[in-house]
Amino acid sequence: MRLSGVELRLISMPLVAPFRTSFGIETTREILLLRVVTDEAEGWGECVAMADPLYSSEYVHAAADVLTRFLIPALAEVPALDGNAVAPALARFKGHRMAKAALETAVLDAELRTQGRSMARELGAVRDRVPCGVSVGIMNSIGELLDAVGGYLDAGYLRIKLKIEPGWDIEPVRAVRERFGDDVLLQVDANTAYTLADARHLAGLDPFGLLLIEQPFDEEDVHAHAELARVITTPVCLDESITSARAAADAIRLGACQIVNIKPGRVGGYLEARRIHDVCAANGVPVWAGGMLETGIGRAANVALAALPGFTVPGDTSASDRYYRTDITEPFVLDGGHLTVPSGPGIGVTPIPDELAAVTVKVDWLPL
Ligand SMILES: CC(=O)N[C@@H](Cc1ccc2ccccc2c1)C(=O)O
Ligand SMILES: [Mg+2]
Repeated sequence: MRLSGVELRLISMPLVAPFRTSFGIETTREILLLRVVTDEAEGWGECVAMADPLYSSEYVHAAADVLTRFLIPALAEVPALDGNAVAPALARFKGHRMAKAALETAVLDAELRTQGRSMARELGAVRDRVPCGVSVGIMNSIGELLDAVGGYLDAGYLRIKLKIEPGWDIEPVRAVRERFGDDVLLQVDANTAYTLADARHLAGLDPFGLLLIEQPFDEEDVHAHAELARVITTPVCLDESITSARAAADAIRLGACQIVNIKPGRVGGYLEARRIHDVCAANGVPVWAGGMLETGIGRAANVALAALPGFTVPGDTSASDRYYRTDITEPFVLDGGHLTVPSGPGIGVTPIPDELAAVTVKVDWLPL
């Protein structure tokens, strides 16, 4: 394919409810979308970076800048552009994995649409629907939390994940167990809010039979997670720390994680995400698909990834209405706790022009 240009589109999506984590509270999701135009087809990619560098060092306007000044121009020089050619062409630029992931996904989407192949087929999906969990934010009271959890269980979600932070951890877990019983699949995500000094406190979660505790410590403190895994019985899962297949192999070898949350944006794209899946599968480490409050564009590709064989625990691929009243694509609707894997060419969805226009803040066209 030959690249004729890339559209960078900034959209602003109001959340159905504020979403609070240990690193802050979100009421609106600012998202950068890429539309790659080639001589054969167009492709879409969603950058999962937040507006502020709170989850990781990336943020929306930095992604737009690095794409505009470095990453997109680097693709103009690629003679035979396809999904596999993107990461090598961008490798000389350090970091910016979420920006790189959005660009690679858009090129891969265009290539697959040209070939009439689905992302699921390309990645090696073995299922046509995936079991879905839901991520529940930190709430103002235990009562409010229990109402939210009850609503999600009524909606059919097969797994509940609670955001935790110091001061909001054991009590909410205990309350959910007491109200909804021991059979509900339940896990927690600390988004790096604790340190090894909290290990004994975190062992207080062990009696509640959690599936996992996700990323309790700093992204770079892999050893501390291995230490923690030796003193608690709850399996340790990593998210922010797993930035590549190599990082996954190192963390597994160090005993720092028994489960991995895979997010294509965090690791530079769906092709690296598949490599992480393969490394984990080779080591008997279950994986699940994390979420970054994606629109249907990112959600479609995440659901395809979640259909790979090693994704054996429900992920955060929730329905569109978990976050948005109106999605910019046909909404993903929970059916018996599952989402259907898109089967059309490429990511299998495209934005609905009127919905996209309604949330668009800024559009830039970068000709090549
Ligand atoms: C679904 C879920 O819990 N996602 C991330 C955290 C997260 C939380 C809030 C966010 C707000 C805006 C953009 C990305 C965000 C990601 C996680 O697993 O750690
Ligand atoms: Mg997480």
